[in-house]
Amino acid sequence: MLAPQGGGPSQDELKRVAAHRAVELVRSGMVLGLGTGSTAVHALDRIGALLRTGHLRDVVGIPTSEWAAASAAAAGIPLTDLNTHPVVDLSIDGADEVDPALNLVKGRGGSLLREKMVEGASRRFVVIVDESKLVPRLGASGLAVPVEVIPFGWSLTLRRLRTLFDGVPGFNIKLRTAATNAKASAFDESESKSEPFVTDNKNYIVDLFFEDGIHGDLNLISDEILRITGVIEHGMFLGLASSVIIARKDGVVVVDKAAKQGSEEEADKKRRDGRGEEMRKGKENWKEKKEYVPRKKKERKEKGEETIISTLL
Ligand SMILES: O=C(CO)[C@H](O)[C@H](O)COP(=O)(O)O
Repeated sequence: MLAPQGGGPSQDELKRVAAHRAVELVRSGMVLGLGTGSTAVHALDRIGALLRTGHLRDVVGIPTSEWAAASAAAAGIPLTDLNTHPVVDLSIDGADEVDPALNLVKGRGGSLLREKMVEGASRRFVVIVDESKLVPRLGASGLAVPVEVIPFGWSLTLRRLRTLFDGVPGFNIKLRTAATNAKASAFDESESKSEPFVTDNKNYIVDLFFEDGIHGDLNLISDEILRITGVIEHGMFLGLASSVIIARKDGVVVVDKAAKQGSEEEADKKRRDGRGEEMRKGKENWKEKKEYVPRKKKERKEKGEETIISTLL
């Protein structure tokens, strides 16, 4: 836990505030997606406490990792799985990065595959973060963008991933090791001789690092990564978050994808209306030109130029 800075709330307190706000959305009878990490644990504890006091009833949770399963069980949340409940009412989870379009990087804790499966099956996916997770573009924190790969031939898969980002300035790539701090920086080679980090699915993680974040079409980049044989999943969560709850030192901000899309559609409409107005003006200009052309043509004909043009044609 971080010590409070300048008398304000600590980072862990901010995580707790975001988590508790998200848990206000939980209703009795819901199937929940249970997140992984130091922010999500506050949500698990809170749900457990509300179940114990009887404020919530008949809630079941699908853990996004072995860690989440153990933490949820310790908190007293009954567990289920995606096979029994393929539709999840609400998932609550942390993130490593959030961009302005609410795309995420997840998986620095190594649970990206199960997280993406559970959160992708959710009617609503609420992300809980403190303000340190906000980035102008994915990868811009300079920390890992994880890719889960099968252990068989992992170094070939790593080479193919490296080739994909060949020429990107400040790009680096590393196999995550058991000794690697999950939030590792790109250039720490000290633990390069230790054993690979193994996920809950018995796979490895290759971490991608971008000095200035990922530029370009994220969906296209996602497709290119997933097309490499040996890659199972990556930690970019594109368009999956329904809302992001951001705990800041000066208060909580909730950003809703629907509201954001609404305002973007509004802005788009304004742009289209603007273009419509331009087109209308353009048509008027064009009409003016049309009227203008015959006059010119008439003048040219009178001057004898028209014949020359026709001959040239
Ligand atoms: O994706 C994750 C684990 O795979 C976590 O949600 C992410 O790493 C955020 O963790 P924390 O809340 O501890 O910062």
